Amino acid sequence: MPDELDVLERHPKTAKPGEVMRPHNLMCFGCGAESPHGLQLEMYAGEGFTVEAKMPVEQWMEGGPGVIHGGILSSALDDVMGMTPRLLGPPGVTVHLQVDFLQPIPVGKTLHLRAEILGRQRRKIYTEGVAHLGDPERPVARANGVFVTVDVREHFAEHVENSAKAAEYMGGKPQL
Ligand SMILES: CCCCCCCCCC(=O)SCCNC(=O)CCNC(=O)[C@H](O)C(C)(C)COP(=O)(O)OP(=O)(O)OC[C@H]1O[C@@H](n2cnc3c(N)ncnc32)[C@H](O)[C@@H]1OP(=O)(O)O
Repeated sequence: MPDELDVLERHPKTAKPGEVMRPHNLMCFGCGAESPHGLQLEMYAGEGFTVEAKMPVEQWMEGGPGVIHGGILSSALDDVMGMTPRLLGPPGVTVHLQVDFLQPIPVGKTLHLRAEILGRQRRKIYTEGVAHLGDPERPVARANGVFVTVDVREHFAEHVENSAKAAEYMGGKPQL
């Protein structure tokens, strides 16, 4: 993370601590409520510059026998960290993601996910994510992610018609 950082300020219209945050997109693999094969994470704004979510670790998420697949865990961390830019204003997309897998995560448990903004420099937002199974003192994974803010209408202009919900976005009710 660079030394020279911008001052962080919560956007006046972002969710207040304890409130549910709007999904990135209804079809988002991480948080989209209409993504049929997605994680369907419900995210809550926390205090300061934090976002939290809980995810039941289900059978279909298995990687090694009886434990979560690392890619599913990475996706969940990516998506929770990827919600933090919204606390400041425009959304951001991942440009860098690093995950440390600390402990196997059993199927049947509930994963607690928490992301926090560490700093911002221009469009770059530096974040960390932590996952635990109920005891915050015993993390099972840690992550760092860098997100770059984008103008969603420009950034997704060429791709939105590929979305299963394109008609809705094109019809003037964008969830981007
Ligand atoms: C509705 C919102 C949707 C949000 C969905 C979130 C879902 C969850 C998160 C995701 O999974 S997002 C999906 C995966 N990510 C992508 O598809 C992003 C692909 N990358 C891009 O499209 C472009 O790289 C991007 C638009 C982000 C940036 O290109 P630009 O031409 O606009 O900007 P530029 O390349 O000048 O980079 C802006 C700053 O970011 C920095 N940067 C770019 N890539 C970087 C990198 N990999 N690591 C660190 N910094 C990086 C870059 O150095 C620069 O820093 P400075 O301000 O200091 O000049």
